[in-house]
Amino acid sequence: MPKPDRGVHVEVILRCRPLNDDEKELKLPVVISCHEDRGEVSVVQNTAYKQIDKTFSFDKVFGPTSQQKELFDEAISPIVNEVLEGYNCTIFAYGQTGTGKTYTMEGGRVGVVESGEFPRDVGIIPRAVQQIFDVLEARDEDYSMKVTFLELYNEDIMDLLAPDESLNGPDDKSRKPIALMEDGRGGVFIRGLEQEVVCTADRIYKILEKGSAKRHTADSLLNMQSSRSHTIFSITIHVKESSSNGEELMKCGKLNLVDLAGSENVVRSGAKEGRVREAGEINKSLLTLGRVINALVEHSGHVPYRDSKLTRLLRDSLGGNTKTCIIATVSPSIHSLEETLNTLDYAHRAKKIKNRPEVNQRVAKSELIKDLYKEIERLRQEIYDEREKNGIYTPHDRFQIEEAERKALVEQIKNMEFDLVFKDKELMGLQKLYDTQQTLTAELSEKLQMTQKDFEKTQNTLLEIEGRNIKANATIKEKEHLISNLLQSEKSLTKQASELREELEHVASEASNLFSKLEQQDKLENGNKNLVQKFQTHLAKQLDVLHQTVAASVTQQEEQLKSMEKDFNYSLSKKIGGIQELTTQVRHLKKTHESSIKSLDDISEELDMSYRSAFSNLTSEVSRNSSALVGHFEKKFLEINDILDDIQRDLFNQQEKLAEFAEQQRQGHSKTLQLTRSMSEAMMNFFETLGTHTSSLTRIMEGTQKINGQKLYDLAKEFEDCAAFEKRQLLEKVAELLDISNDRKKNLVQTAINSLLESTASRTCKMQNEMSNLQDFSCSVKSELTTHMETIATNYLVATSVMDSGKDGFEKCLQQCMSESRMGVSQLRNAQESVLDLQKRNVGSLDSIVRNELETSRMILSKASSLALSALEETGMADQSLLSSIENLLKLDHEAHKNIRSIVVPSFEDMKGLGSKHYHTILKIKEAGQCFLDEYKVRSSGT
Ligand SMILES: Nc1ncnc2c1ncn2[C@@H]1O[C@H](COP(=O)(O)OP(=O)(O)OP(=O)(O)O)[C@@H](O)[C@H]1O
Repeated sequence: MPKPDRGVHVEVILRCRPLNDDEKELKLPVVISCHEDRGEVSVVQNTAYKQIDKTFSFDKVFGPTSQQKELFDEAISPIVNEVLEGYNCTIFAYGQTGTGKTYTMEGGRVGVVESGEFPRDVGIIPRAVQQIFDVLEARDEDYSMKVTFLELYNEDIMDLLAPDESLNGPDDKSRKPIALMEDGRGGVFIRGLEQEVVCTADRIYKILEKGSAKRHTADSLLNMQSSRSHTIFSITIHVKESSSNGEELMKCGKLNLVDLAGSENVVRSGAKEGRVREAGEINKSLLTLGRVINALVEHSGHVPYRDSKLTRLLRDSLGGNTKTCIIATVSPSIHSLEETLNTLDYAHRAKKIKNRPEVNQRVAKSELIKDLYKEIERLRQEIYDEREKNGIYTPHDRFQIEEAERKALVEQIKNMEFDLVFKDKELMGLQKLYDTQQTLTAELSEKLQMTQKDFEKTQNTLLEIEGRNIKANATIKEKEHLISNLLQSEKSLTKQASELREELEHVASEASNLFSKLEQQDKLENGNKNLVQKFQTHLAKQLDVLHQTVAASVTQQEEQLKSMEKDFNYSLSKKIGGIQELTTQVRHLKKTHESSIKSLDDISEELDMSYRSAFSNLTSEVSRNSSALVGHFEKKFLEINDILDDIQRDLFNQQEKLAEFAEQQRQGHSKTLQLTRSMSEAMMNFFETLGTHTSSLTRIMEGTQKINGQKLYDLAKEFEDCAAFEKRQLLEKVAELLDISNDRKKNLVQTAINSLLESTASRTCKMQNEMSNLQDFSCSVKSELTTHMETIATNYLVATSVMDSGKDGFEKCLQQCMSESRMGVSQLRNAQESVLDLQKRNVGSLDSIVRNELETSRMILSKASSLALSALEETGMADQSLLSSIENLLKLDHEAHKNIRSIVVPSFEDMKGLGSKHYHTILKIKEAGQCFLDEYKVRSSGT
């Protein structure tokens, strides 16, 4: 039956430190969140490139705000108690450099402990020590306590408690590593490791401080005081117990506190040169630790404890009978994310390791004393051998182990020597390479300097050439510019002259066209005026005739009405005489007369109706004719208006074109003038420079002349001196001859000098003359040019003024045309208004006449009817007596009736005549209108 697995998982605690000052300053994001209550740690990072969201669970989690005391009380204190119960316990601190391993294990200095309370940053070790002492003291136990403090650096074990004289400093190469040995019982021991027996906590704090100071530390990129070694601080406690049989037993417990080196990789830590090996060795221990953990987790047969000293030393703590706790430390910042994830993985895996903790067996005090005696004996022998120089006594089995280790060391040294030779060769090769590189670099720098000098020279020459080139280009450009300016001005002058000629011709033709059009317009206007005048006279005549006719008819009517009145008066007087007679007779005739009077009334009403209809027809006819005439007039007026508007628009257009043309002309002229001016200025400048050159030439000539004269004078003088000297030398003997000869020579020279002077003077004079001629010529040319320019300018001004005056005249003419056409329009409008007025007045007068006529007829008729009624009344009264005088009355009535008829009938006829006359007059007016229209049509088709 298989044994039940009594294994206990390795306890894994995670501690996350707060952001340090640098990280806060850089404002690095926090990617770790600790859930202490759930014992979970989450890693969250969401960027465009990476998305991480992982959660790890551990036995305990301490976040960035957790305190040292908190961690100790919750996680470490129970382990310390286990140690006091006789267990072996190990606490590892594992994590990236700078994440707080040393802070957690050791923390700050203990200093003075007041009322049993440590400063807040004191770590696990001092607190554990304090707890052990407190418990033991509290139990009043008989105990002994030993501490060891070793460092594992580059796979070498160093004793941090070794006496100071053997050390020259933390990085002293002379520091001797101490050997790790098999104890023959499957365990290991470190030979010569100092074990300090301690009685007080303070002593341990001091030992801890001293040992920590000796640790191998070196600057690295990640942590200025980065621990690059693993340290193991061990406390072994022996507590005396009494067995039931009174035998004294010793209870033993051991606490290993392991501060591992930084877990980060070599490259990232920035380790260089010599430290590469160091990192490799550190990693060797850590890698082996990882492999051991993996093997234990995966339960693989072979666990590679022997591959590193760290794992050999801590074999019991990993999968052995030790109680183990791993404190994984991490940083919260994004900067350490990768390493944090590695640490979390590592720690998470380590959680699966199972140990089988066992309480150490109690050892009898006598056995312990025996062992101690053996140890004392061994040590004494060692000291003795050392003194005698006869070697050291070693038991046989120990000797064999040591021999094997010695051989391994020799082998290792050989290998290292071989490595050293190889490295030396490599170094030599590298040195050579470095030397050649250096010479090459020196050569190259020399060449570079020379090339730079050459380059600078070339640059200077290039700059000079460039300067010269720029100057030459500038001169060429100036000359080219001058030539092109002259050519262009010549060309533009000729071109502008031809353009001007063409434009003038064009303007002249356009002006003649305009004038002819204006003449035609004038003619048309005159014809229109005559036509309108004719029409007016014709209309006036017709209207006169109409007025006369109406006036004649009115007088006729008046006469007829007067005669009618006379007749009525006559018949009335006659009737008054016969009324008395007739009154009686009329009564009898009443009934007969009633019917006849009624019929008379009917006839008169009919007459009235016919009158009314005839008059209304007449009025409507007249008004229709007049309105037709007015409409016709209005139409014509509108047409004429349109024509006039067209003319006005044409005239405006012409005016604008003319103004534009004049402006163009002016601009062209001014350009020409400017060009001519610039040309004349250039010419002036040219002549001025010519003049200055000429004067300087003259000065040079004068100077030359002076110098020549001076030289000739000097020559003559020299010659004279020479001659005098010769003369003196030849003495008086040849005085005469010499005098003659001298005189002759003198004369000759004088004449030659004179002729030379003369010729020079004449040539200079000629030159001066030439120069003055040239100057005169240039002056004359200049003055000619000036006058020419002035004439051009005056011509231009004259042409411009002529143009302006022509334009003004044309504008005036146009304005006159326009005002005349406006006058024509207003006259036409007046004519139309007068015709309309006339028509209104005619219609009104005709209407009033007809209405008067109608009224008088109605009055006559009413009078007649009233008379008839009175007569009827009288006849009614003279009913009986009227019968006799009926015949007379009938006769009288017949006569009156006849008279009335004789008045009414001619008046009707007159009225008819008046109507027909009116009709004829209107026909004539229509004819006149038609005639006007026809004539106008003819005119408009003509234009
Ligand atoms: N929990 C924490 N609270 C406050 N400060 C901390 C904490 N953890 C670490 N620190 C600080 O961080 C710095 C680095 O810590 P420490 O030296 O202990 O890191 P380390 O992991 O031991 O590094 P190395 O592996 O290089 O030795 C120290 O200044 C320390 O005071």
